[in-house]
Amino acid sequence: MPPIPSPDGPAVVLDEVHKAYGATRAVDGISLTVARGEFFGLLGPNGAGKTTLIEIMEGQRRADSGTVTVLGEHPWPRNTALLPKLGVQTQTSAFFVRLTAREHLETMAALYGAGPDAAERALATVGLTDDGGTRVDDLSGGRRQRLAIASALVHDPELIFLDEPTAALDPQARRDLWQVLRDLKSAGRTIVYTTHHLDEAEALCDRVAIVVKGRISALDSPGRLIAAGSPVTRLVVPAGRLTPEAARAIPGVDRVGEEGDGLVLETLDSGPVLAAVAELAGLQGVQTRTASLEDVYLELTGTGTGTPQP
Ligand SMILES: Nc1ncnc2c1ncn2[C@@H]1O[C@H](COP(=O)(O)OP(=O)(O)OP(=O)(O)O)[C@@H](O)[C@H]1O
Repeated sequence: MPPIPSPDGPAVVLDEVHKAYGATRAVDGISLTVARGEFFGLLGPNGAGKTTLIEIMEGQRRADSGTVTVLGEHPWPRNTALLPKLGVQTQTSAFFVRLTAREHLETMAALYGAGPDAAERALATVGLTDDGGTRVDDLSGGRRQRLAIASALVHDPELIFLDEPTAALDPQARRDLWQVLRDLKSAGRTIVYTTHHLDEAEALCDRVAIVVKGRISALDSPGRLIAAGSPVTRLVVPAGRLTPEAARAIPGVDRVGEEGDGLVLETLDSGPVLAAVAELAGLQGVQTRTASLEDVYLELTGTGTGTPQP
């Protein structure tokens, strides 16, 4: 048995973790460390193994092999000493729907043995104080999602696992939730987070691991991943202004693709290409995009962007 790190060591240490379901290698040799206070993102396509990995960290699933250390302890076999230190986002289907939001949280707090003001504090943290008296059934999707996060926080855990908390939220609700998550980080919580929204990961996460087929393809801060990725600039020219042939003929254009109705010109030398586009098609409505985490992600997961043609 490897030595257990001290309680003020990293929040999570995974070493060569494997988990298969029959012939499916859901987690295929993952090693990573999450520091205390870190906002750590797990990204990857559907079926990449993110939920399985989170469940292993939470102690809900047993790894086939490898070592899992969470807050200095082994989460499996089910470690009851660890549970109060972990915040696990409740699925909205697990709510006490006939209760009000406040009563739901008071019930959760009582189950955890949290203090009398825990429910009110959790409501305030996620900006739900004014909805405390609303029945869970009557809350909007965005507010239910906040309640799910409040349920994960009510007992003041050290480490919070959030699995796609902003899925199914409208853009405004998503942005509002970002602020809640930023505040949690500022308060020193460690957050392990999965999302399919790359902009979200770029905006929130200190580091992200991009998981593909149960393995880590890349692990670093979004900024460093972007800097190390493609230095390509994309110019998006509205439809009907430039033919693909004319675009390909511009010196410095490496690839031309289509996106919606427009043309996407990829270049390593955007200045002269922009000047040529200005001359041929005018610049009105032309957009310039430098690399984002999404580009790095698409590159690593092999899903490609637009339909570039050489
Ligand atoms: N209980 C299970 N029994 C059998 N196969 C499973 C089980 N849970 C997950 N899998 C399979 O393991 C692989 C990884 O699934 P997992 O849910 O961990 O991926 P994910 O990255 O969280 O995907 P998503 O983004 O869709 O939630 C998939 O091929 C999935 O079908």
